Amino acid sequence: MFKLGFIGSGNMAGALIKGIIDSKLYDPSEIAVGDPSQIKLNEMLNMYGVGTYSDNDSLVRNCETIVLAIKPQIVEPVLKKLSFSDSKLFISILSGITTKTLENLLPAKTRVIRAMPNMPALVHKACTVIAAGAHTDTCDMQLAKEIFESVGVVDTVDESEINAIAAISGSGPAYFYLILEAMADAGVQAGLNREFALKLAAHTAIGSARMVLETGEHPAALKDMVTSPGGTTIDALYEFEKGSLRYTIMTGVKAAVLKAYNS
Ligand SMILES: NC(=O)C1=CN([C@@H]2O[C@H](COP(=O)(O)OP(=O)(O)OC[C@H]3O[C@@H](n4cnc5c(N)ncnc54)[C@H](OP(=O)(O)O)[C@@H]3O)[C@@H](O)[C@H]2O)C=CC1
Ligand SMILES: O=C(O)[C@@H]1CCC=N1
Repeated sequence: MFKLGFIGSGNMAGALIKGIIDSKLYDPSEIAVGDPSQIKLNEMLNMYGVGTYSDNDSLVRNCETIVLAIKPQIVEPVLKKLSFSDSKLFISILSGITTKTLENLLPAKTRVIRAMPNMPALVHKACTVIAAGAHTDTCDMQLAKEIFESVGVVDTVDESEINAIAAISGSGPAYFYLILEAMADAGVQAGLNREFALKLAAHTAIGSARMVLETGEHPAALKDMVTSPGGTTIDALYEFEKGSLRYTIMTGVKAAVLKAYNS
């Protein structure tokens, strides 16, 4: 019996599996993945040495805990095909799909936890939230916490918050990658080598984020510390304001929240 099985072996499953194995929470021999694509299964076997199943029903029967890591659009047909009858814990990372929907698609009383991790799991810097379903107990939540703590920080939340959280921390890495790419482009425009500009931007992002977390100061106060009177920074900020940068970010995040509610 495998300790942990993943239905779906795409980007997020891969990041979690790599993080979990690197942290030594589970040995590759304790993890399995299910995916209809033999190419993907071979990749997972070659990269991580995990067990593979082309049929999800066999995967579920052979795993104690199952992480649902498929696209939300196909969850219904995938779960309806499962025919297990023993007690299992499902941890869903699917955006926008409630534990209630999942519980209705799975055999009665199946324990379901909803989680929202993010891509930095790959480098042990994930930010994950977990929410209990109707049939889970504290042991189930403790196990989910341990799994996600092996790849970063974990908070327990009420499920009603997860769509908003997904739009901040689930999708958030993509927003920051866009900003980092734009900063590197600006560096190139100003004559810097692209790799060097990207390194400067990425380290600056890490340092700035740590300042927020470690000083507890409001970001506006930290921004003021960087903005010398009559200096260069205020000219950049003025242009960002003209381009409604903060409004644009808020509108984008709101679109992600709405999409999750419409899933
Ligand atoms: N990417 C992220 O940063 C995050 C994603 N999530 C959630 O994780 C889930 C997966 O996202 P992501 O990894 O990005 O998506 P991917 O498309 O990379 O992964 C989904 C995988 O499931 C496979 N698949 C398709 N059909 C089946 C099936 N019947 N049985 C098993 N596997 C199947 C897909 O194969 P194929 O491509 O061949 O169809 C693909 O490999 C989503 O629900 C998303 O909301 C949550 C947090 C962050
Ligand atoms: O784009 C998505 O739907 C997923 C959810 C959070 C991050 N990626």
